[in-house]
Amino acid sequence: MGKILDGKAFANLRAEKLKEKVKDLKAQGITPLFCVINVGDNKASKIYVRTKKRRAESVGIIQKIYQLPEDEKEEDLLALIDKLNADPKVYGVMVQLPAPKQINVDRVLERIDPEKDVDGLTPSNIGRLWQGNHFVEPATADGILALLDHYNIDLKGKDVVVIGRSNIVGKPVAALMLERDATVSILHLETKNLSQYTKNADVVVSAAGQAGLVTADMVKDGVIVIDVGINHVNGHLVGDVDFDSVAPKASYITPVPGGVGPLTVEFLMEQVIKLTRRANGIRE
Ligand SMILES: Nc1nc(=O)c2c([nH]1)NC[C@@H]1CN(c3ccc(C(=O)N[C@@H](CCC(=O)O)C(=O)O)cc3)C=[N+]21
Repeated sequence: MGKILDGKAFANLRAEKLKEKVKDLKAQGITPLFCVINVGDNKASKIYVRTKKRRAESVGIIQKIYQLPEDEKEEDLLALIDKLNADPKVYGVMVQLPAPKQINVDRVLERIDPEKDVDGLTPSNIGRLWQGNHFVEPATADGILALLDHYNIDLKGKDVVVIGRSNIVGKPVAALMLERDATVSILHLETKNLSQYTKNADVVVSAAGQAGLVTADMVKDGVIVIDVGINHVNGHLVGDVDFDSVAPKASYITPVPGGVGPLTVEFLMEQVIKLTRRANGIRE
C-alpha cells in the first residue's frame, strides 16, 4: 500500500510558517491584500472563492472579492483590473476561472500587472516560468513540487507523465518538473494510448478532470501518483485516479479530497506573500 502524500497536513504546516511571515510584514506596516474577481454564477467558483477567503483570513491576509454579473462586459472587467493594478495597496489580482463566454480570458489575463499576478498566468510570467527565471508560480504546480520536496522525493532523472495540458496546471507542473531534471511527457485526452506512456512512468500527475481515468493496469509498481482531478460523482468528490485500485501499487499517492486541493489554496496565499514582499523590496 502506497504512502499517502498528505496535502492537507502539509498545507496546514506551511500555513503556520506563513503566519509568521505575515506578522513580520504587519510589523513593518505592510498589509498583504489581494483581490479575487469572479465573473458570473458558476457554483463551484463561488465555493472556491469562499474557501480561499477563509484560508486568507486564517493566515492574516486580506482577500477582497469582486463578484461580477454573468453578463459582465469585458471592457468593464478590464477597467476594474486597470484600477486594481494602479492601487498600491493591492498586491495581488486574480480572475477566477472559468469565465462566461463573452469574456476573452487571454486578453483579460494579459491585462493583469505581472507583478500582481498571483495565479502566474500572465504571458510574461508563463514565459519566465519556462525560462527558469520566475518570481511567482501557479499555485497548484508550486504546491505539488513543495509536497514532493517535503517527502524527500527527488525528481532528477525520473520519467514523469503529466496528463492534462491546461495553462493553470498541466503546463506549469511540466515546466517545474523539467526544471528539476525530470524527463517530462505531457499527455492529454486526445493522446492515442495513455497506457503506453503511463506504464513506464516513475511519476504520474493527472490533471485531466476525468473521474476513473487512471486505473491500476495503467501504472507500474512503485509509481508515485499525484491526483489533481476534482470531479463530482454521485455527490462525492473524486480525483482522476481510481484510488482504491492504484494505491496498493503506488509507493506514494495523493488522496482526493485532502491532497492537492488544500495545497492549491495554501500556495496561492504563499504567492500573495511573495509578491507583497517583492513589491516592498524585501528579498526572499
Ligand atoms: N484562476 C483560478 N485559480 C484557481 O486556483 C482555480 C480556478 N481559477 N478555478 C478552479 C480551480 C479549482 N481550484 C481548487 C481549489 C481548492 C480546492 C479544494 O480545497 N479542495 C478540497 C475539497 C473541497 C471540497 O470538499 O469540495 C480537497 O481537495 O480536499 C479544489 C480546487 C482552484 N482553481
